Amino acid sequence: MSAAALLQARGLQAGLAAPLFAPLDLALQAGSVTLVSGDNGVGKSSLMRTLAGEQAPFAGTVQRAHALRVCHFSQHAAQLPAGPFSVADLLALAGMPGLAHAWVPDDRGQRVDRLSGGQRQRLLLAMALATPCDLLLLDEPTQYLDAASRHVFVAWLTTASARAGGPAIVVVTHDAETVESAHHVRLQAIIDA
Ligand SMILES: Nc1ncnc2c1ncn2[C@@H]1O[C@H](COP(=O)(O)OP(=O)(O)OP(=O)(O)O)[C@@H](O)[C@H]1O
Repeated sequence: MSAAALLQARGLQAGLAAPLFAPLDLALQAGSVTLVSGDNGVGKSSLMRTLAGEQAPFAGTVQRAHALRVCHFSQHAAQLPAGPFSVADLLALAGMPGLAHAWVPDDRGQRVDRLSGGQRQRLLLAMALATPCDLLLLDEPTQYLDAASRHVFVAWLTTASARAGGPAIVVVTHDAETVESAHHVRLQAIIDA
């Protein structure tokens, strides 16, 4: 593994029955921001699951630094099971009862399953961004967010990309082209001969 890489992928292809995209090489350093794009169905979420270690690679290798702490905010994170959980319950369960963020609803007694899709996405995203980790995987974090909230997220990412020693961040999004220091990866679909 190259010096200081938290995760290194070589010839990586994700997929269950068949490879979804052309082989990919990645070396994710602390403090780096990588933006992943590609057509619908090309395998962006599958790549994120594979980087997280939740799905085995179809081909190639993924090497993670010892004891790497991974936080994976998946595309369907906002679809929580229905139940009488309040915002305060959820924060307590996540070990961050005092989380202070503009995206945490003022009324912490509200049921999470009664928040709007965007409110829930913002709450869960605020929690993900506050989770101590070495590799932060964010899969379409800006879906459901209004323009102002997308702007807040992109500003956060811009700051994160300029900060040395933070987590390696990988984001599937169409909203962050303005993050100049980010590394861009566009997944290329496998074309059947
Ligand atoms: N659990 C699963 N079982 C079988 N096939 C799956 C599963 N999850 C995803 N796939 C298939 O893998 C392919 C890639 O899906 P994936 O969600 O990774 O793509 P994506 O690039 O994230 O798509 P989108 O832009 O629509 O979110 C799709 O053809 C999908 O049907």
